[in-house]
Amino acid sequence: MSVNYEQSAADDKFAQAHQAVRLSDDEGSDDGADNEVAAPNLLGNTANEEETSGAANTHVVAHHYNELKEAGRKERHKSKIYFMRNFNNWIKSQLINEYMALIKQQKRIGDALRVLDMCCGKGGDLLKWDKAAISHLICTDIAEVSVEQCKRRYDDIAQRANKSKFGNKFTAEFFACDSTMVRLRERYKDASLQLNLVSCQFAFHYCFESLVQADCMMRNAAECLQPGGFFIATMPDAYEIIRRLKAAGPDARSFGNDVYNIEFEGDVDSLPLFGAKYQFHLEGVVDCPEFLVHFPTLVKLGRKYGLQLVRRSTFAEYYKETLPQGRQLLQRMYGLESVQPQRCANDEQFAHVRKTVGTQRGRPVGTLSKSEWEATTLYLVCAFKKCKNSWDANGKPLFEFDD
Ligand SMILES: C[S@@+](CC[C@H](N)C(=O)[O-])C[C@H]1O[C@@H](n2cnc3c(N)ncnc32)[C@H](O)[C@@H]1O
Repeated sequence: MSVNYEQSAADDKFAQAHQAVRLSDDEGSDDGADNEVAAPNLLGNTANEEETSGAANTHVVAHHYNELKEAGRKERHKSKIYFMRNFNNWIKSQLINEYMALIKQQKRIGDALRVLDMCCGKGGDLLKWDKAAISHLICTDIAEVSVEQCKRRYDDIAQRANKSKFGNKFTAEFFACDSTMVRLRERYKDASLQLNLVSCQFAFHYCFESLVQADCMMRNAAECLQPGGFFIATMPDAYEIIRRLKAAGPDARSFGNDVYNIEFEGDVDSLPLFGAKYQFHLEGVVDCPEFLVHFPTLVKLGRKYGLQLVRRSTFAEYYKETLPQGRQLLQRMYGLESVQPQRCANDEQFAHVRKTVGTQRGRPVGTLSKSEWEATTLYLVCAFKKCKNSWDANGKPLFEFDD
């Protein structure tokens, strides 16, 4: 079975394609398609779990991130993607702030605010959680080295907060595990814990290697969320990836620029729903296999676990939409490069500055290089709301979606 990842046709094709993949218990009786994939058993992983789950690449991904050295401040400044990384960080801040604000509207002062940072990496979002004044954080990632580093960063933040009268003190727990294979709640200090927000930044696409993994990861995102809580994520936009692949030429298997590259191995004319693998390279920070996320399938998986899609915006759209409230933060985070238009005269990376500035010649403009903009606009943000549920006579949840 292959799937059309082109945006215009994707939803129609999905209807056809997903009949072969059973995503929820109540769809099983449809037509009994021969090639139906069985609903996964996610309660326990057997010794040969990788064979049964199709998770052949998780070791490669874990190894890549474990080996990744964190560059010093000087090196980071010299990087070709210094501003883009800051820009991406700003996008994450905007997303976290938007949904934390919605959660806080439902709460009283002093109520607990609990967050899961799934695939937390080295703790790049710890300061964001600190600023959001949460009360408890769970951090998990497949790369043990990253989790250790994340914990050390948290210890530093907690130590500073202890010394300061105004510092926010939040508790935290850390563990390394594969969120596509392990039921996370069984690893929490308190398995009955209710979360207000689950965040998975630049990582959810790894679970689209197989249905079993995607199902497990989505359940991890959803099952401990309180009704009214949110799951927020950033991930590559498969529609945009396929659009660029097609634009690269009829036989093209790869595309990119001097900061990123995407290369497909298999037949790009018959990409599967899960396991649509490509090699992603991003200047100095990523070089490992990733998987296309078929968005209608993501939405469907979310609904299986009571998550209703409330936002899907490309980075370009989200930037435009949230810039009015986020301009100062963007400046403070150095999310754009300050460029003098007259200095761009012969620089193709900033040709867009010459075009857009018009009459304001001479004033510096905040922007990204063409290559950085092309790389960052490969991504999208999305948010899901956890719905209320009741139970049927068989103990199955009945979710009350708003739509
Ligand atoms: C691009 S990094 C993003 C890290 C962090 N969320 C951030 O925004 O800075 C992707 C992270 O996903 C983690 N990851 C990949 N596959 C995973 C899996 N199956 N389970 C848990 N973590 C995974 C990697 O180890 C890596 O830390």
